[in-house]
Amino acid sequence: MTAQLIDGNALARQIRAEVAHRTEALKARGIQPQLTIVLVGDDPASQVYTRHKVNDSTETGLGATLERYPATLAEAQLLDRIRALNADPKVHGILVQLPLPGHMDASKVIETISPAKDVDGFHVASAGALVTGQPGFWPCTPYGCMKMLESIGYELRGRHAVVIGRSNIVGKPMALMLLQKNATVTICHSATADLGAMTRQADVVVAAVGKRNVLTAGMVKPGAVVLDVGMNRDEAGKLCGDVDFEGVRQVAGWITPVPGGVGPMTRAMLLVNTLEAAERAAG
Ligand SMILES: NC(=O)C1=CN([C@@H]2O[C@H](COP(=O)(O)OP(=O)(O)OC[C@H]3O[C@@H](n4cnc5c(N)ncnc54)[C@H](OP(=O)(O)O)[C@@H]3O)[C@@H](O)[C@H]2O)C=CC1
Ligand SMILES: Nc1nc(=O)c2c([nH]1)NC[C@@H]1CN(c3ccc(C(=O)N[C@@H](CCC(=O)O)C(=O)O)cc3)C=[N+]21
Repeated sequence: MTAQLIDGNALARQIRAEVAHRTEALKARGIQPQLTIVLVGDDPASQVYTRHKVNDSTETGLGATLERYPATLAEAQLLDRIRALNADPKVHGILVQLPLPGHMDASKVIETISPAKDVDGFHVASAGALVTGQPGFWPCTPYGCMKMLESIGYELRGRHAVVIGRSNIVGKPMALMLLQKNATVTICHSATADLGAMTRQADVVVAAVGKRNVLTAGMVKPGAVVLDVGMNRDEAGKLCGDVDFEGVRQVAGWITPVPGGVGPMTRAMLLVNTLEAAERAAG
């Protein structure tokens, strides 16, 4: 058996087309959805990612501004800038690219963003809304994973989902979204005693660790759905996920590639959240 591929590029393209369509409707009402991305420092990967995000936005008709600051920017100045963006009615979404320079407290920075403009879904109020099932922005990566499951018509109710990783931006919100769809959810992490024993029971596995080959063929139940969030480099410098793709695809029913899987979906869901923020602001 060879797993079917869930094509993140194709699905993201479809979502961007829907965003473009809804953006047209807002523009017809005189509202220009606007995302401001704040990049502090000159981390090369962050520069590439933020450039991608600006291009995605402008291609779908959303306005996007990239604000760049030197790594030496004082935290207080960044907080002041965020407060000004919060108060600016023309700005609907604010994204502060992570990681931030070491002298900054990332959670303090994120908590300064207005929850109404928190299109990353990283604010504690956004997290609380997800926990309690109230309206709020969902973190883009797990949100994109849910869209991928939806795209294959996967019924989560009664299924066992295993999430590997428990970060605030991927693993934990992923588990909550799966739970909300009535899956039985197990969360694994670095202290999990026998990871394979957990994943072998899973109908759905989400790998969000940041280490190559965390999930290998012998750890996967035949026919399972495998979503690979990881972004790593192999010894040749090639982008790869957390999943041993060539091995696992022989066992799984569905699998996402890296690149071209969850990554493009993360970017697409940022556009969805930004549009949503503009729609809510418009009433
Ligand atoms: N595709 C996309 O759009 C995105 C991809 N990413 C990528 O996803 C990956 C995870 O990101 P993020 O959640 O921010 O990472 P973090 O480093 O914050 O979290 C990693 C998690 O993996 C767990 N872990 C570490 N080693 C093991 C192990 N051997 N077995 C089981 N669990 C383990 C950690 O456990 P513990 O809590 O015990 O330390 C932790 O919970 C990274 O590769 C990142 O680059 C991130 C965001 C978006
Ligand atoms: N405030 C904030 N929000 C984020 O969402 C955020 C962040 N900071 N910091 C960094 C991580 C990482 N992340 C990625 C998103 C998409 C791809 C992506 O599109 N990847 C492409 C490949 C891109 C390439 O070629 O390098 C793919 O998988 O096909 C990658 C990584 C968002 N993050």
